[in-house]
Amino acid sequence: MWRIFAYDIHHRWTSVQRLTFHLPNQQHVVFDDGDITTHVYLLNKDLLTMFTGWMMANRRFSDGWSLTYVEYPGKFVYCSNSREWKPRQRGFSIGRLSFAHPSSGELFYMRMLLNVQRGCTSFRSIRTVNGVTYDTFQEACSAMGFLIDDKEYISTIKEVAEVASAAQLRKPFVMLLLSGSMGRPLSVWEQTWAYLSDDILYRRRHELQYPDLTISQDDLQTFCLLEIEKLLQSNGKSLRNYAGMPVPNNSLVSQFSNLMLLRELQYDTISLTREHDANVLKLNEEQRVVYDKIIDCISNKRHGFFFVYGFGGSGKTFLYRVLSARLRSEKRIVINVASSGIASLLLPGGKTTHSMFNIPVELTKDTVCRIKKDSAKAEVIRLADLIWDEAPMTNKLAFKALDRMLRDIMVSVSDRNKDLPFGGKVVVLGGDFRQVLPVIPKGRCGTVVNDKLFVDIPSDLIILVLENPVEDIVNTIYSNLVQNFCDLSFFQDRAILAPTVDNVEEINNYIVDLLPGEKKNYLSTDSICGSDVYSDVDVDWINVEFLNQIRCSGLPNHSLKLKIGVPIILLRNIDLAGGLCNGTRLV
Ligand SMILES: Nc1ncnc2c1ncn2[C@@H]1O[C@H](COP(=O)(O)OP(=O)(O)OP(=O)(O)O)[C@@H](O)[C@H]1O
Repeated sequence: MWRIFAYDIHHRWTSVQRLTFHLPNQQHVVFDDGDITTHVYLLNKDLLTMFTGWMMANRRFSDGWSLTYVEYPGKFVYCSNSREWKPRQRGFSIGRLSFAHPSSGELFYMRMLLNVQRGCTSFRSIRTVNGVTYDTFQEACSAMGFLIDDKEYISTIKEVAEVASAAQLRKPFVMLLLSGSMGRPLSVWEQTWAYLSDDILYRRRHELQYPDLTISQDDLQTFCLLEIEKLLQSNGKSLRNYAGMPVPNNSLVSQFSNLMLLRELQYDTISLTREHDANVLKLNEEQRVVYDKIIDCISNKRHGFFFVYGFGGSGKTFLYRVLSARLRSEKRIVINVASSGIASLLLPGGKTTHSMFNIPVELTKDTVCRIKKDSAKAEVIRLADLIWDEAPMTNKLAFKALDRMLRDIMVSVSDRNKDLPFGGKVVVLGGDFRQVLPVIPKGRCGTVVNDKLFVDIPSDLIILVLENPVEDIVNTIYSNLVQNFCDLSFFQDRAILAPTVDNVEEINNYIVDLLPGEKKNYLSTDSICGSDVYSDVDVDWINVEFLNQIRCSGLPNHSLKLKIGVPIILLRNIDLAGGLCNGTRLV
């Protein structure tokens, strides 16, 4: 029988007797199948029992040995009462594997393997490829040939090392970790650590005023890993999240573990006081009422839950800025979050709700935020008050998950907090419900489009087309483009919105041709994931050329033609702490 372990409140792996009672959703579990202990991260307990049941069934019925997990429901039925799979008597059913993001680590790799491995009877057997059992799912994927070659990353780091400092090099290395781009991060680290740590000895000599200082290779690696850990932690991750990556020794990490707290307390109080004193006088009557109520609540240590509702441009963000400046100038901690990355950049020290509170993307009514009670983040949250902008954009289940987490964390401050909304914290939600489009359930074109709602655009807002519409719109919006494009604020203040990707491309090409300088063509490297070729879908037509032709919103074209000075927009959250998120505009 399985022995099941769960993370207990002291963050030790403890054996648990009954799965049902001890595994809330979104929990780490460890299975010990007699030989090798496997850490698995599963989405919820129903999926978990169904999944382990599949392996148990493979021990009983040989009929399923030729089937992958997804194919299993075709020939077997899962009985939720007895929690076991039985041979199917009639009918047919299609299986589906839940999505796993590359950043979920071992879960992601296990999911890849489940597309091809058949008749598995244990986690060990999922990790076994051609008779060799690998320690991690990632290594097994690598043996299967599913992972891309990391040579490109290694040679890029070495090449960039000729012109960039080691501190600059560590940032792209961390971005590669955060985006889950590297097939085998450990191998990239082993081959590039000397470049990534090139500044450490110099810095230590300088800090200690000891020019003859020597540092062993092991210590250099440790110091470098600590720098990487700091960058990861500012994005809510740790080296521990990357299977195989070395983790610097615990006592050293703990020196930095409260980096988040240190950062929150490091604001320049003098300039914030100045900013607050100047702006608080500008608050209008309504803003002032809200400001006074919230400050009163925080100053008197009362709990309070507010919703700041106002239409676009009515000064909500301005109010949050004044509140944040006031509280931070008094060395209080304010967590500023927004539902989207780009909205979070408008708030001082803003983060996205998902990254700050580890809210999973897939939400259910039982979802909990994965923050350990004794973690650095929990400590910051315990001391903080919260401002959440663009709240109407967020699923209510995310608020429920946050509410549960805050009650849980705040119990250590006072037992009474477990019965208070958001654990007794002062929480300010804000946003504008009018900025959320109305949803007509199962609406068809006829019910959604109402011709009576068409708006007449005043003639002074319409651009007259003389000959070429693209030329006319570009000349109107970006007048004297060639003279002005080097001025950074020029593109900051204006944008052209277009309804289709074809329009966007037409305008982009026109502008890039217009600007002086050499045009460079950047190509994406698309490839087919090895684990997909085994699926039932006829994949002959899904080849690299097909992928290269895909043009849709949210995905950059295969070929990007750029010149120096051309504005670009980021489509991924790469480094939120550094301001690089979906929607950030760069030149
Ligand atoms: N009391 C004020 N005094 C001076 N300027 C203000 C004041 N309130 C708001 N503003 C300015 O008005 C503009 C719009 O305000 P703000 O961005 O705060 O609105 P908002 O309600 O957050 O809008 P949205 O819902 O679109 O995010 C900003 O330039 C802001 O600086």
